[in-house]
Amino acid sequence: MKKPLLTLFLVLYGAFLFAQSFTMEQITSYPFPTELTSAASSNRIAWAMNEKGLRNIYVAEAPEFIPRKITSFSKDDGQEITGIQFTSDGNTLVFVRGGEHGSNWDYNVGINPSQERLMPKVEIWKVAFSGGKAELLTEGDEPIISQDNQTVAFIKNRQVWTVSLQDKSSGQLFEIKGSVGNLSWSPEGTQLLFSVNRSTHSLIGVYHIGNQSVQYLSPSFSRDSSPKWSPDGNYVVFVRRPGGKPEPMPILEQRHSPWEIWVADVKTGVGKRRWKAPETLRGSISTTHGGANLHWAGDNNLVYLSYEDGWPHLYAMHAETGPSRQLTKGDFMVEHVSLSKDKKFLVFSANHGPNKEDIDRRHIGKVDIQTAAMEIWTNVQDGIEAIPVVLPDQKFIAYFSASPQRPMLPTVRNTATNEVSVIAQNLLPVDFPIQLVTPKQVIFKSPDGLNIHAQVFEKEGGPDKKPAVLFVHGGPQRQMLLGWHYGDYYSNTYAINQYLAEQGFVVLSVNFRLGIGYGYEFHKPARTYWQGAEEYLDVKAAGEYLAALPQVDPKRIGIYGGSYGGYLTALALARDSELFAVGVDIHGVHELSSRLEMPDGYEKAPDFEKAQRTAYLSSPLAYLDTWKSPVLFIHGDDDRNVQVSQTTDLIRRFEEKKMPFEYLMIPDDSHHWMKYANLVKVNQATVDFLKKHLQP
Ligand SMILES: CSCC[C@H](NC=O)C(=O)N[C@@H](C)C(=O)O
Repeated sequence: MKKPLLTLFLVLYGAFLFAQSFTMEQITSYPFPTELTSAASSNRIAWAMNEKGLRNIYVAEAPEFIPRKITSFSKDDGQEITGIQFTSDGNTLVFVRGGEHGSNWDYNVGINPSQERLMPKVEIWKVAFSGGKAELLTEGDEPIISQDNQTVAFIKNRQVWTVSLQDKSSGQLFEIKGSVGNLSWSPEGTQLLFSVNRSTHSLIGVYHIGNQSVQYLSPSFSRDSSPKWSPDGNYVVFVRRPGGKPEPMPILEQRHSPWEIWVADVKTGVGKRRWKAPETLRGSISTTHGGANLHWAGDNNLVYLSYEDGWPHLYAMHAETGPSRQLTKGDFMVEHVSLSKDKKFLVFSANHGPNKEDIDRRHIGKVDIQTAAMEIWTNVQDGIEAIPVVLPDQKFIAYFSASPQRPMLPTVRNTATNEVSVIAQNLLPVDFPIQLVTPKQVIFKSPDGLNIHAQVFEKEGGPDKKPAVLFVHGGPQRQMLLGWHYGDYYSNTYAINQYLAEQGFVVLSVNFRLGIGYGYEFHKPARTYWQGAEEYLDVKAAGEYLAALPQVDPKRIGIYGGSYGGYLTALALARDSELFAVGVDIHGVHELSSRLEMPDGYEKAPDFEKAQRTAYLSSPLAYLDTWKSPVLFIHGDDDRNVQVSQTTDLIRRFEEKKMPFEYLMIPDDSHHWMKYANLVKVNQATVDFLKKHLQP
């Protein structure tokens, strides 16, 4: 082909590639799986699938694992499915429909984003594995099925109730003061283990079905939690933390958060301390997924997760005596821990693998409790795998897998043959875009010397100078990855970032300090949030990283984020409008001082006044006079993670200062856009506002 013709072809092909296009709704339309569980006695799995707001239960079974939908909820009504579990014979599933279980408060209160005439309730349902009509059992939450498949114990109005799986008759099992949770039947089914929160302290109790009596295990003035039965049902292991309110300590100093592991004899009710965490900052109880991840494993081993060596790792010790043994080791985090059916090994997610970039991915790991022999499996070169469960035939491990192009889907690995089956790929909409960019790992230094990981999304080609958008995640204990995310909130923001890249933006997603996956000191740094907001250093450094890229127009850099990311978006626009030209603040936090309001006469911490000043200076409210960039505020008014008042009050100040802003109020929806139509509306408003001001 002659040179001019070749040049013309390449220019046209480049323009074609750059012009590839899909809508925000198309990239949002992926099905999202949650609540993966397996039966105890047959190689059956079940999960909840959210298909454009229609949430249903799917099942699959060895050896083919062909997906089958067994419920038929057909409205985008915001009613989530949680708590999926099989009866012990694997023939029936029980599940919860309704509520907002990702909330910080009122998680088991009905939610109504579709404005149904009557407020939807939180309800417990059953459905046959073989399919057929799902049946409502009762109003309630946190169900646990008895081993004889006859009875479901559950929580209603913070108390314990039961319902018959046969005739649906139900009643309150017993009544005690406080808020009850953590239900589990004893191995032989004659006792029900629970925890009860009484605000200043919490207790572990056992209800004896036979004589209808309540027994407390080692009652104290502490906060006891996470109870687990021994396999023989004679003992219970639990976590003990201090109760009550301490003497006011310096607010701006970090300190150890103590915790212990106790074992109680159910016959006598007497407990003994089995282990005390090292009294170091790293020895504090982990706040990563599952906390202590306490399990009673085989050979009378207790297993737990601790941050004590600087990374969230698994440990084991004999239930009665002897030292604890570290099972997983290395500069990586263990997350989403699950015990095998024979209680001899654990499976988990880990940001660890054969490639150095795996620190910004997840892969499935297995560790033998007796020998500590560990292996890490990876699917495909740049794949992401998370949230594993072991099937009864323990060669099958089920989990969720994704890639930079494909969203999360249920997957089963046969560990004997290493055959991997991705399930339900047919549920991806036919017009779901597959030509997505592969995010690139970048690492830059914060002004105080931290290595900050980030992902850059950029489509090849296009003009010499492109606009850019910085995405700031929430949590903040989160980690954005080099592919579709295992969490629904961040799977959605990954979709937004892909759309923005396709529209011609250079997108950077910054993993600022306070995030997980990079060790204890990165996850728990000093002087952050209302104690100094030093995590903002990483956000500003990310903006400056973008501005320094040769292909970025430094005058056209936007920022967006939700929740904690909304807080940092507001802080960026307030403090650095000359760097961030526009922003979208989604259910952000803006006022940080009220947590330090104390009535006169109350004991105050020695650094109380300094802490109050620090909290004010850490909040966007302190910098409204320098907030010049356009902003879009978005908040749902049934938000149960960040009070909607955080946005209504900031908007009131904007109005009184006659500062320009745009807003989108989503009535009756929460922090997680339970109604798909609202999710699409928020996504579209976000990208339209950024495009309007940055002109890609
Ligand atoms: C500390 S402000 C609350 C932020 C909020 N955290 C939990 O509710 C948040 O960021 N929520 C989402 C986005 C998340 O947990 O990732």
